[in-house]
Amino acid sequence: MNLEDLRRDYLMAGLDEKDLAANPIAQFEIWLKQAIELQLKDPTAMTVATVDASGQPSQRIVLLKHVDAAGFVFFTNYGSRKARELAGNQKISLHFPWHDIERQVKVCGVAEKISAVESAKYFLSRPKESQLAAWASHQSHPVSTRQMLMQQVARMKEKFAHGDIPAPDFWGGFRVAPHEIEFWQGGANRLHDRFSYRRTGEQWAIDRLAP
Ligand SMILES: Cc1cc2nc3c(=O)[nH]c(=O)nc-3n(C[C@H](O)[C@H](O)[C@H](O)COP(=O)(O)O)c2cc1C
Ligand SMILES: Cc1ncc(COP(=O)(O)O)c(C=O)c1O
Repeated sequence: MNLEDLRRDYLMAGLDEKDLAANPIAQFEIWLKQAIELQLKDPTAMTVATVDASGQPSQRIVLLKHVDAAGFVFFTNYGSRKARELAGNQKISLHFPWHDIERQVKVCGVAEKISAVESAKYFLSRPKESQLAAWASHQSHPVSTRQMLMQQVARMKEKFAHGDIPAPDFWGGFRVAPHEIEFWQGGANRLHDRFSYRRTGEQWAIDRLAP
């Protein structure tokens, strides 16, 4: 398979420092809103990179569920590989790959569990079938067959047949407090525009980076 000629040029737009918000969260909200309004598929999907004790990185996609000055929030199983890696090393990187608008955003920061109350509030807003799936899935651990998984779902459905399904204590959110956020806009001939915000106390410093 020859992949060498698979490429395209990025011609949609440029990015200038004068167009950037002073605060990267405000800038992120502008770009995320545009990604949603332009009906990108999975606009909130982000790749999350964590590292294990040996320094081996691993990644997976999760959905961003909240963002504000305090950081970026996603939800997962606290026994999952990502959560176990974060327990040993809170350093994390997030990546939004908005191909259709020739943009990407990278976030580096530190992840912390949110409160059980906050997690329960989000859990209760989810569709019931997804709540049952969270109860049934020992995320990231081997499961012998799909049938075993479905049996576990059926057991949970029976157990929680009446009333609200409570949030499992092994499931909840992480908030990523960022210290670096980069905005990338594709440019012609690989001469892209990149701006990196770095936290300097209460303020943010902005550097244009070479593409
Ligand atoms: C579009 C998309 C969204 C996903 N959203 C989540 C999510 O919000 N939370 C989650 O735990 N897993 C989500 N997943 C599944 C994860 O990618 C991953 O398989 C799972 O969290 C286990 O990862 P780990 O074993 O590295 O911990 C999503 C997958 C895709 C493709
Ligand atoms: C395992 C898992 N957990 C959580 C989510 C996030 O879904 P929701 O928007 O229902 O919270 C997803 C989305 O794909 C997922 O696959």
